[in-house]
Amino acid sequence: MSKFGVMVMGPAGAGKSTFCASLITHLQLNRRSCFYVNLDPAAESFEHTPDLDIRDLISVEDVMDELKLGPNGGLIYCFEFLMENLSFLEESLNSVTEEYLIIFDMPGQIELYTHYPVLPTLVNFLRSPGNLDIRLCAAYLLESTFVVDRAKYFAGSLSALSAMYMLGLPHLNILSKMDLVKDQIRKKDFKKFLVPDTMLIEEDPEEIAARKAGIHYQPPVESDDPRDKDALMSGAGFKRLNAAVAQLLENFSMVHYHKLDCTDEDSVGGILSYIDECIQWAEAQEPKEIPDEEYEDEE
Ligand SMILES: Nc1nc2c(ncn2[C@@H]2O[C@H](COP(=O)(O)OP(=O)(O)OP(=O)(O)O)[C@@H](O)[C@H]2O)c(=O)[nH]1
Ligand SMILES: [Mg+2]
Repeated sequence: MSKFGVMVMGPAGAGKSTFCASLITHLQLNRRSCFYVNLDPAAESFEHTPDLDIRDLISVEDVMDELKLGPNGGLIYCFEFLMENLSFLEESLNSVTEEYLIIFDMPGQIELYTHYPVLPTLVNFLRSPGNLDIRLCAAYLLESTFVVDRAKYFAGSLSALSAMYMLGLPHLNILSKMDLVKDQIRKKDFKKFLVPDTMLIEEDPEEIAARKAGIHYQPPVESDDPRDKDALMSGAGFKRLNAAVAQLLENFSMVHYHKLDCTDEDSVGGILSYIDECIQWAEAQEPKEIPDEEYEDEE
């Protein structure tokens, strides 16, 4: 019996837990079953109570108190502890059947997705036919407001690429919180952000804004002098670095984004259809009989 799941990942505050909550509401409205797993040991509250919660095994707060670790060290300790106690996941997930979508709500510490080896081990355990045998995909969220600052947008895209390579899962990249930008950027203009492209780095958003407002634009003086603090974030060296990152992303051409607005049910449903396609959920479902009472109601 196969199991199906999505791991919701991305940097801190990207909207992961909000997306999990909207996805659960959408699944419930469409009479689909889901199993919500919180894997963030520092999480505080949830719209939907998790069916399985890492905090019942270990919480960052306890680790910080007892081992005198900071929040990031505490999180890493919690994940290492989880790896030593995988039976905690196995016991609950073993009985989940194929009609369920298992939703893993992940923490926002970026090191988990870039270089720390604990997630690949967890993913292997969840997918391995000898263990839980979950058909898993990744939903990597990045805030759509990042597109306004090209350096942030490309750095975020690089972290998405890194997660793709590190985990080797079918991967969906998602620009979240679209409601925050839809009044500022027209739909037509937003299209270019769905695939990172070197042309975007050539554009200076401040210059475009000034041009639109009919104001004369004076570009910042470029300098490579390491003693000049401003030069680090706006100088020629920084521009060259961003151009190189943009070129790298374009060369790999593996990152492209889907848009998500959690305030719009159709948008959440759209992302769910991509998830279903990635893990081929529909193919594994048995045709369902309509229970008698429901059939009578419709008449
Ligand atoms: N406007 C808007 N705000 C959102 C959306 N999704 C999340 N937020 C807000 O963004 C903030 C962070 O959302 P969370 O869902 O907690 O983000 P997260 O990625 O789970 O955060 P961590 O678990 O701390 O990494 C909250 O204040 C949310 O209300 C969205 O689609 N639109
Ligand atoms: Mg969260």
